[in-house]
Amino acid sequence: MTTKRLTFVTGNPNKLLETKYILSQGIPIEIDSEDLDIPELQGTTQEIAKAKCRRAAELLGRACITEDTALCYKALNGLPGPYIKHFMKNLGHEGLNNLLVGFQTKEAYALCTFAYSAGPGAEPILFEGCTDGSIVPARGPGTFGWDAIFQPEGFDKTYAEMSKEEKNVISHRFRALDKLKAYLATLP
Ligand SMILES: O=c1nc[nH]c2c1ncn2[C@H]1C[C@H](O)[C@@H](COP(=O)(O)OP(=O)(O)OP(=O)(O)O)O1
Ligand SMILES: [Mg+2]
Repeated sequence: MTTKRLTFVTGNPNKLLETKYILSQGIPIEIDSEDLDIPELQGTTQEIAKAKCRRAAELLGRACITEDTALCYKALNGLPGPYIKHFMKNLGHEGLNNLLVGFQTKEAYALCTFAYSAGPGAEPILFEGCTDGSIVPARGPGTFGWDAIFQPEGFDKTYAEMSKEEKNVISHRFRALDKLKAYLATLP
């Protein structure tokens, strides 16, 4: 099998690292990246993901993938969801915990949506991965987003306390990439 090349349009170096690591475990593929400034619309995660990928392929002029991560609180009917970046920036880990004061359930799920477009004008295809867990007071390094406050179900560690080998076989991103990998393998 020849090595495929694909551009990941993202401004997030941690996403890129994890994606390269996870994909390197599976199929022969080389990922390069472009940090293009693409507006993210309001709407459902799926609408946001498709619009971002459509625009990325137009700007790039060739096939690409993009990714959107949502953190969805069950008590808040799925919010902050795709708007987690702004919540995180303005509230921090403590504020993200405080949003749940007064609610019984601290359950949440991390949702990763990869989008693939074959090129300008080609409708993006979505690949979703979800990991259930709960929101906890921060533990572990604050290196990557909300990793320190998300404890996946069945584990006593937060994402931030896990090694990359641990996180990258149970994460929302791993689960979405598993589906993307299977799709990429079918392309010529
Ligand atoms: O596994 C993760 N563990 C912890 N935090 C995470 C993870 N994955 C994304 N995140 C953070 C980054 C950003 O604050 C928000 C998603 O926003 P999102 O728009 O998808 O990412 P971004 O703007 O950083 O990069 P991009 O250029 O690909 O849109 O959640
Ligand atoms: Mg973004």
